This record gives sequence, C-alpha cells and structure tokens, in this order.
Amino acid sequence: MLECQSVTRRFASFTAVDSVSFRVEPGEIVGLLGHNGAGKTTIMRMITGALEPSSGQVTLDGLDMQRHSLELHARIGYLPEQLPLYPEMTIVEYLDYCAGLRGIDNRRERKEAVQRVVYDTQLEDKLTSPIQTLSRGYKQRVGVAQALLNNPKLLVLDEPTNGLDPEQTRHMRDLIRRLGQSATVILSTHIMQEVNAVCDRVLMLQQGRLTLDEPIAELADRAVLHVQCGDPKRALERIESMAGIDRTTLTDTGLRLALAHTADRRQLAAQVSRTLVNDGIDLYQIAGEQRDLEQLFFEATDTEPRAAQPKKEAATDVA
Ligand SMILES: Nc1ncnc2c1ncn2[C@@H]1O[C@H](COP(=O)(O)OP(=O)(O)OP(=O)(O)O)[C@@H](O)[C@H]1O
Repeated sequence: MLECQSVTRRFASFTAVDSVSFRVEPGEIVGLLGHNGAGKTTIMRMITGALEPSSGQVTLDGLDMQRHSLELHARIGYLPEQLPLYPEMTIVEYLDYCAGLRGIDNRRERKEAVQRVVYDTQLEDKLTSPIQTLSRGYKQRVGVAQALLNNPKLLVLDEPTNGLDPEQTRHMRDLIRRLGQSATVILSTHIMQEVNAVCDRVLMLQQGRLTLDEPIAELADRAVLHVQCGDPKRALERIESMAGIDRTTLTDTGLRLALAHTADRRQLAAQVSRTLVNDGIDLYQIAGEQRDLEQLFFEATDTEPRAAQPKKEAATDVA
C-alpha cells in the first residue's frame, strides 16, 4: 500500500504541493488529474523517491520512502515525463542497458527481463530498430517497458499518452489496463477521458491541493437537481444547508444543486419541493441530471468548462 501523509513540496517560497494525503491500495489504477502546473509531476517524483518532500511522509508497504529508498526503488517502476532515450541504441540494447542500471547483473536474467517486458509492451516487431526511428507511440512503450524491468509492484506513469495519436492512445490504454492486473498503477493526465477509460479512482489536484479523491464508480452515482422557482435567492437560503447537498449554485432560472454521492435524488427532490412550497416560494420544475467527470473536474477545480489548454506536445485535451 502507498500512502502520502500531508506531503508538501516547496521550491523556494513557492508551494508546488500543499499538504496532500491519500492512500492507494494494491491493485488499484489511480488517475492523478489536474491542469498544467497543478503539481502532478512533483507528487509523482516524491512517490518514486526522486524528490524529497519539504514536509510530510511517503510510505510504501509501511516503509518510509526516504529512509528505505534503495529497497523501495526496487519495487517501483517509473515512466517520467521526460525519459532520456538514447536515440542510436536499438530497443533491445536500450532495455538491456536499463536492466543493468537496475542491478540485474546476470546476463541470462537480463535477457529474460528484457524478453518479458518486450512481450508485455508488444515491442517484438521493432526489437532491432534504433530508437530514433520509432514513432512517439513506440517510444512511449519503450518508456513503459523500462519501467517494468524490475517487475514493479507500483507503476508510476507521468502522462503516458501525452502526444500520442488516437490509435496509439488506445494501445497505451489497453496496455495500462493489462498492467493494472498485476501491479498498482498511478498515472497522471490532464485528459479526463483517460481517467474514465482506465482508472478505478480519480485524485484531482488544483494548485498543489487535492480537491477530489473518489472512486470512478461512485462518480456515476453523483447527481444534480435543477430547480426552477420564484425567488431563487430566498430558495437558496432555505435549502443550502440541507443534508445530502454538496454544492448550490444560482442559475438564470433558479438553482443547481450538486448532490453528495450518498444522497437519494428522489427523496431530496421531494424534500426540496416541500420546503419551497411550505415557504410560499413558487416551484415550477425540478429536473434531475447525472454529473460526469468533466463537471466534477470543473467543480473541484473551481473553473468553468473551457477550451483545451495546449500542453507541450499534447494532441488532445479536456473534452
Ligand atoms: N524544480 C522546480 N523548481 C521550481 N519550481 C518548480 C520545480 N518543479 C516544479 N515547479 C513548479 O511547481 C508547479 C507544479 O509543477 P508540476 O510539474 O508538478 O505540475 P504538473 O501538474 O505536472 O504540470 P504539467 O501538466 O504541466 O506537467 C509548477 O508551477 C512548476 O513550475
């Protein structure tokens, strides 16, 4: 189990990650979602022991990441955002070299490890191709392959589909889902469909703070009630503290009520209508709607839905 306890990272006076706490259980695929600069890479670097927290603690299987870094390093596979790939090397040469860096000294074991990860990432047909001749999708797969060499229990993938075309993205997502059957996976992305497509759970970050931590399955239960009524301001005062309502917003025609995932939508609708009618507020309509991940993202990050933010080489974005 991976645990971050009040993890904070400052760069000089700037706080990039601010008191973030979460646990990831074995076998989960967790998506770390946030805008550019939200702190995703900084958290991933701390999770993998590449960066020390300014305060707080990261533990893996109960061991402190800083004090047991060598031992824990052997249990973690990491695809960093910018992986140095040596362009003249062939895939097999590069993976053999990386296996050596991971301490697999025995030649036969190195060969077996390379064969295994090549098979897992379906790189067989390009084994002897120099890395500089590979498409971006293949290069990303080589990056994942090197992260798998030590048979990690925890796989940390920083923007694994960044810059891939739709076909390559589909391959990468299939690969991540397969890898998730034998390892815990944490991936970062600023693409919401990615989280929907591959993750069991989403962690949303805004300016270094964790603003949402929720299983994807429960997002489907999240609902919104649109209430059309007279005197929406007074209606808001009457119902904003009602149990089961997470968030209230005034709209042009009335109120928008975002419900807690434990709330019963029908019961709340009945309770809202009784309250308003008893208070003499005209009620014209109550309509229900499911919230999707995109709406939750904007609510959790306090932003409005907007056009994609171009990020480095990304081809797709928030949709
Ligand atoms: N070494 C550093 N020195 C100073 N500031 C840093 C350093 N590393 C990260 N930051 C800052 O911390 C903030 C979070 O950066 P981080 O790379 O973690 O964000 P991110 O969510 O991964 O963004 P992106 O999606 O653009 O990769 C940014 O404002 C970044 O400029």
